[in-house]
Formats: sequence, C-alpha cells, structure tokens
Amino acid sequence: MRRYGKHTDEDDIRSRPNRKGNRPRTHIRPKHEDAAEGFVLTVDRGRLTCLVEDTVVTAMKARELGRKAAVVGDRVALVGDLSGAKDTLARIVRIEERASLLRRTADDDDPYERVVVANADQLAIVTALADPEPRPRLIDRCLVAAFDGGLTPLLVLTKSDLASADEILELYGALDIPYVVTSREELETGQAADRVREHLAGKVTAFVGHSGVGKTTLVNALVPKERRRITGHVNAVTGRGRHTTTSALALPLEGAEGWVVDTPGVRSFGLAHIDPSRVIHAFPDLEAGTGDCPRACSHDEPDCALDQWVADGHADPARLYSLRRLLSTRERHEGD
Ligand SMILES: Nc1nc2c(ncn2[C@@H]2O[C@H](COP(=O)(O)OP(=O)(O)OP(=O)(O)O)[C@@H](O)[C@H]2O)c(=O)[nH]1
Ligand SMILES: [Zn+2]
Repeated sequence: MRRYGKHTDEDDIRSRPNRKGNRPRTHIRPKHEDAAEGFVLTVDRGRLTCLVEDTVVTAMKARELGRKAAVVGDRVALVGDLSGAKDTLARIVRIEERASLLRRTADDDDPYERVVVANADQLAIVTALADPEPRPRLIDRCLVAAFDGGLTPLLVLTKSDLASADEILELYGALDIPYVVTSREELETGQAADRVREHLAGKVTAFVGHSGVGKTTLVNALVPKERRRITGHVNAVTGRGRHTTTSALALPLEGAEGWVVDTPGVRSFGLAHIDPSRVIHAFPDLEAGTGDCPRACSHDEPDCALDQWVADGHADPARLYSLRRLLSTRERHEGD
C-alpha cells in the first residue's frame, strides 16, 4: 500500500501572496505537531468517521480548515478526543496532500465539483455484461475521470453467465486496461472474489458502477462478513431491503492488505471539470507527440499534431482513436 506518511499540505508549501504582510508561513514547525494521523472512512453530514491506528473516531473539521473539506480516503491530522468513545468528537486540523482525486460533477452543466474519493490508487469500473446492458459511454466517462484524477482503471465485467464479454473487451483492447470477468457461478465458488482480489492487494480501490450491475454483491465478497451490506432491490411496499448509500465508504479488504471504497451507484458521471492535458497524461505513447500541437489543443481538432505522430508510426492509430473517443465523452449526450 502506498505509504502516506507525514505529507505536508500542498497549500502550505506553495508560497502564497502575503497580503497581510506578515511573516510567510513555513512548514518547519507545523501547528498541531502532536496531532494524530487518521484515514477518512466515510462522511455523513459534516461528521467524518476516521480510522486512527485501530480506533474508529468520529470527527468534524476544525474551523481553521475554512472551506476545505475532507473526503473519503483523505489522510488527515486529528486532535482532541481520540478515544472513539460514544458521543466524543475529535477535530480535523489538517488534510494531507492528496495522491489522487476522483471527482465527478453531478451534471456537465453544473460546474460544482463533487469529490468522490481521495488517494485511491485504482478505479474499479463495474459493468454488467447484461441486465442491465453495458453502457460504453458511461464506462468511457468513468475512464476519463480516472485518468484525469490520477487513478489506474480496472474493468470488472460481471454477469458473464448472461452474455459474452467479447464485444466490450474488443472495444477497450487498444487501451490495455486490466480487466476481470466474473459470473454468478464464480461468485458462489469464491473464484470471482479471488480474481478481483488479486488486483486489489496493497491498493486503495474505489468501486463505481451503475445500479444493478452487481457491485454490492462483489464488494461484500471482498470485505469482512460483519461489514457486508444488504443487496437486492427495494421492496416496493416497505422500501426496505436495500442500502441507501449517499457517501462513499472505505472498507478493509479481507485476505490481503488494501481498501475497497464503495461508492453510491452512478447514473451518470459528469465531467465538466476534466482537463484534456491530464487525461492525455495516461497515454504516454501519445503525449510524447503533442509537442507540435496548437496551444491548449483539445487533441481532437484539425491542427492536432497527433494525426501526424500516428501517421509517422510513433503510436498505434487505435490508441489515438480511443483517446479521442474518451475525450469526446466530455460532451453530454442524452442518456449519459
Ligand atoms: N446472473 C448474475 N446475476 C448477478 C451477478 N452478480 C450479481 N448479480 C445479481 O444482480 C442483482 C444486483 O446486484 P447488486 O449487487 O445488488 O447490484 P448493485 O450494483 O450493488 O446495485 P444496487 O444495489 O442497485 O446499487 C442481484 O440480484 C444479484 O444477485 C452475476 O455475476 N450473474
Ligand atoms: Zn493535439
């Protein structure tokens, strides 16, 4: 697992314009030197559940954090009552620098950024091969969010007992994304969890997927029994029988070191915040050819240098095609 250690807060490292003319802040003697290090497991209406060593502590952010919000996966510094006893509340005084940040906008027309998960190494995109039908545009949008946020994608294709994975795998072949295909039978024998777990060991993995794809079933097979959630659909009369996830939730991986971050089912994945230059970073073979692109090139315009780069044999045309397909998913379509 990535060692988070005592990172300094990025915002504190950058020298800021010193409007008030007081001494610049240095990080040599940080405030709250004695603060404990915690890991945010979930957030619920301003209350953050954090793991501090082996104790689960409820906390809220200290006023000095201002508008900064801690999210699931954040490494934070806590002070105050760290006993974890009932009705105690610790204070989060610092959010450490993030190694990655999975974001989505609720809607492309809504510029408000909803941070989903911080510090995840990997994004597991769970897609059913049938029931519900795979939605490649949604997969593409998740991939773009992963590349933009610095996460490595993993495709988890469920319900192979209902339909073949060939078409989807062909569509993503050029992207060379690691994938796992699972079926009902493999869920029952435990093979499905075993094969997915191989990709999760030592990592923090955020799971996303449209409702009904089998994400909860899979997550439950990966975490300790007492942490499992109820699966199945809402009972139309009582409304019970289904978990209502509103925030992401970090759960320990069973059988290996690592974290599974379950996120609420996504219907859409808004990408208003995406920066193409961060996406192309995930395509080093193509990034190397962007030197002659016009300024702020979208890499999908007539003067883009990548056409020549590919024509000269420096990269596979299928890779450029895939990149452009991904970038074009930033435009919103009906049904995204
Ligand atoms: N045939 C088949 N059904 C599966 C498989 N995996 C899960 N299911 C079923 O698909 C349905 C949905 O599974 P869930 O795990 O609840 O799906 P989810 O993605 O968490 O969906 P929400 O709970 O709606 O967010 C359940 O009835 C599961 O039993 C599979 O590999 N094959
Ligand atoms: Zn370009």
